[in-house]
Amino acid sequence: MPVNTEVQRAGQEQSTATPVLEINNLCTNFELPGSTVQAVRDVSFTLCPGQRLAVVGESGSGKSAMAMSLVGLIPPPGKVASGSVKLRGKELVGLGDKEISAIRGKDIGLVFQDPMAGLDPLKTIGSQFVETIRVHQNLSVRQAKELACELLAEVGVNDPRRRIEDYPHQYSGGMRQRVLIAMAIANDPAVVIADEPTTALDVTTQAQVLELLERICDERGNALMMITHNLGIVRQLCDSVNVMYAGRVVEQTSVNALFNEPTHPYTKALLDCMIDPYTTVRGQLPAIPGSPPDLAAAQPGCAFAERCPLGSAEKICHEQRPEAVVLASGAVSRCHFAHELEGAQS
Ligand SMILES: Nc1ncnc2c1ncn2[C@@H]1O[C@H](COP(=O)(O)OP(=O)(O)OP(=O)(O)O)[C@@H](O)[C@H]1O
Repeated sequence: MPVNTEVQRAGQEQSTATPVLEINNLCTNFELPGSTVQAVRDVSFTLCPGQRLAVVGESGSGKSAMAMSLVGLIPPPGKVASGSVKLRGKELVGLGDKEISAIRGKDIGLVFQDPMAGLDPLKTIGSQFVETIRVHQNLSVRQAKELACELLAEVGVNDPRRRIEDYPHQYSGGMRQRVLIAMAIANDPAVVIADEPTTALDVTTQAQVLELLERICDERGNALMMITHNLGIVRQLCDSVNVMYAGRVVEQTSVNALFNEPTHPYTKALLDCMIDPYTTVRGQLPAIPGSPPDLAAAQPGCAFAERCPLGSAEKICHEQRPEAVVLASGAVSRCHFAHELEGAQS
């Protein structure tokens, strides 16, 4: 069986369902003067209806670039260089702006970190919401407004008929994020992509917005791709995980296995950085020693080798790129020592 097919089938608990999204060998580059930043490198995975996939990794690991590549939102000088993204079998790579924007907002809903960035400050919430609905659904203004009010009520905006006439600045950050979630689900998308949706919010509001996303996904059965740095969110909300490092998915696994039996040293290092208030030395935040590699430089071996407690001294790690290894647990790891890591935990 080709490795990519194996990778798609393994590491994801809903492997029997037909995927709504299939990503194969996706590569995205930023062409800069004198160099090419390879931000997304040969990424393959599937997303099935109802699946809640977390995408985790340090800053700069390619999480957002990967997600934006799926929906044609990579900003220039970025470009999908190769690979395939299929939504219910339809190829999205190479579609024109008009075609991809018809899919964005309809089949794939988006929620970003900064709710203000997704809203026009000069238009009322109502006019933006009605526009979002009418681009994709054949409804009158009155019907679209009615639907917008229903959705605002669903996400917890009180008195939506009055609030819909307000401007974004008249909403709190948490409420704006609720509005964006309502807009993201307005056209009943098969997939919701949420990129750090709670980072800009205080802890209490974060919890409320996460509960909301969880409830919405439960009720509607859409697939969720949640990009986050926060492994607590992964544990609370998601069932499967892609761990990204230097543009590649280095481990694909279930959330359970992520915490109990990580099979890539980078995943282990990320877990070690989870803050434990009882053991963290005051004033010192745990971090993985060293820094990620230059994404414009050639990477002949494992990108994590320099920082890896296991592989830093191993010749093979510096010279040979690790292939995807499918482990007994179903996890997929791109580490030369994945079997040893797995064995060490059993
Ligand atoms: N507009 C750009 N121009 C040039 N390079 C870019 C641009 N945007 C992203 N990159 C490159 O792509 C890499 C991946 O960026 P990306 O935003 O996907 O990381 P991320 O994992 O989402 O990080 P964060 O968690 O901080 O959002 C970056 O390290 C950077 O080198």
